[in-house]
Amino acid sequence: MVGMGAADWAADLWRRGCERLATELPEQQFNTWIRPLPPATVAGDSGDGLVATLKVPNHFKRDWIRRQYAARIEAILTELAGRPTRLELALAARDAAAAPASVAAPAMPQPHQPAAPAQAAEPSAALRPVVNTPTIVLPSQAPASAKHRINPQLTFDTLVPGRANQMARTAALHVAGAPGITYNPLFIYGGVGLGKTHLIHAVGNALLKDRPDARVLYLHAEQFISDVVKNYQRKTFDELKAKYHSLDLLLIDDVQFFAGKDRTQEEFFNAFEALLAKRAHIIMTSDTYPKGLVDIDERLTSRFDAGLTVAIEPPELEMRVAILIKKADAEGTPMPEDVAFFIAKNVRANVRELEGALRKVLAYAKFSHKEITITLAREALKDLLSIQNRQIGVENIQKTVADFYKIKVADMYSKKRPASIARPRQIAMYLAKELTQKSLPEIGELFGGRDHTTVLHAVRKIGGERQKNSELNQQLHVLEQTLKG
Ligand SMILES: Nc1ncnc2c1ncn2[C@@H]1O[C@H](COP(=O)(O)OP(=O)(O)OP(=O)(O)O)[C@@H](O)[C@H]1O
Repeated sequence: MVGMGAADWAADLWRRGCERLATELPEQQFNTWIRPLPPATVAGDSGDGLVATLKVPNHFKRDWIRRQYAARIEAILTELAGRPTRLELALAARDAAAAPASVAAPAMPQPHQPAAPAQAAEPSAALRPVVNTPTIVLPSQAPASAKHRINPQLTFDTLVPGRANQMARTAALHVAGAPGITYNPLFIYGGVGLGKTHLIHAVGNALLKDRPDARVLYLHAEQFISDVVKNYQRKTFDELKAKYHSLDLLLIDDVQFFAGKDRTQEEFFNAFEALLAKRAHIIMTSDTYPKGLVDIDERLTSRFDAGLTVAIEPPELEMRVAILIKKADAEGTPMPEDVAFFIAKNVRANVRELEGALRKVLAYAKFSHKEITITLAREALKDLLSIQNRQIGVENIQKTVADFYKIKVADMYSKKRPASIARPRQIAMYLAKELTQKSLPEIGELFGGRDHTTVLHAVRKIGGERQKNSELNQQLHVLEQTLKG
C-alpha cells in the first residue's frame, strides 16, 4: 500500500471486494445490484474496525442489498482489509449535497488506515440551483434546466389516465381546483419513471392557468438541500425563508433525498409549517410511502402522511398501449394498435422506458422510410428484445423469487403447502407467465409437474391482488426489474 492515498486504498478495497463478489454471484445479479454502485467509502470506526459506506440509489435497492448481500460483503471486506469491517448502506443524495450541519465528522483513521474522502462542504456547481432569487417560477421563465422549473408540456392533458394513476390523478386534479383546502399535503409515491414528476407539474400548470399570479415553485429535493447548504454557509437563512415561506404552491420531487440531512429537514419542517399555516399547498413525491422513508425525522414523516398519501403504480398493459398511441399521435406519426400492443407487451418496466422504445421505433421508421408494423418494431427493438429473451427463463425466475423470499429453490418444485412457501411459488408462477413465452402447462411442468389450472389460479390470484395491494405490487416491480437486468 506504500504510496497509496486513503481514498485510493478504499477504492482498491472495494474493487477487490467486487471482483470477489463477481465470482460468487450469478452474473446477472452482480450486474443488477453490485456493479452500478459507486465505490464504497471507508473510515475507521471508534474501535479497531472499519466502516464501509455504500451509497444506494433508493429504498428498495437498499433493502434488497441489505437482505441479500450485506453479510457477504462484510465478510469479504473484513477478509480483504484484515480488520472487522461493518457495512453501512446510505441512501444516495448525489454526493456533494450533504448539508454541513448534519455531517458528523467520521472517526479519524490512523495514518496507516484508510480514510473516507473529505465531504464536500459546498454543493458542486452542477447541483446549485439555477435561480436563487425569490421565487415565483412561471413557465415563461423556464430556463435550460427543466428539472427545476415548471415544464409547460407536463399537463393533465398530456397525462394518460388509467387504473395505475387513477387515485393520484384524481387527488391532483382536486388540489389544482382548490389548492390549500383539502389533501394538504399531498404525498405521491411510486417507482421510477411512473409519472410522479409529470403529475405535480400538471398541478402547477393548471393552477397557473387559473391564476397566473400564483406563486408556484417546482423543485427537486436536491435543490432544496443545495439551497440550505448555501444559505447555511452565508448565514442567510432569512433569504431561504423568504423564498420558500411565501409560496402558494410548493411542488417538491423525491423527498427521499432528505435522508440523513438533519439541517435540511429542519428547514423543510419550518417551511412546511409556515406554508400549511397560511393555507398554501404542498405536494411531494417520493419512491416510497412516508412511513417507509429512512433517516428522515418522524416529526416530518408523520406530517407528510397527515394530508393524503397516494401511490402511482406501474401501468397495466392497456394503459401502456394508450400511452404509446397518444405519444405517437403527438409526434404526428399514428401508431397501429397491434404495434402498440407488441411494444407494450415487451416494455413493461415504466413509462420512461416505454417512451424510449417508442422513440426508437419512430426513428427507425423515419430513417428506413418504412411503415410502422410489428416486423419493423421487432427490428427496431431487437437489442432490447434479445436481452429480455436471453435473460428471463423460468429457472432464473424461480431462483430470484426464492432468494427474495428466503426460501429454497427446491421449494419451487416441492409439494409443500405452508403459505410461506406456497405464496412465493405462486408469485414465481405469475412472473413466469408474465415474463416468458411459456404456456400454462409448460410452466406447471417446470414447477414440479403441477397442473395448468394450478398455474392459472396463481396467475389470476397474484395478478388480482397486485391491483389492490401496493406492497405486493412494489415487490413484484422490484422482482421484474431485477429479472430484466
Ligand atoms: N400516464 C402518463 N401519460 C403520459 N406520459 C407519462 C405518463 N406517466 C409518465 N409519463 C411520462 O413518462 C416519463 C417519466 O415520467 P416522470 O418523470 O414523471 O416519472 P417519475 O415518476 O417522476 O420518475 P422519477 O422518480 O424517475 O423522477 C415522462 O416523460 C412523463 O411525461
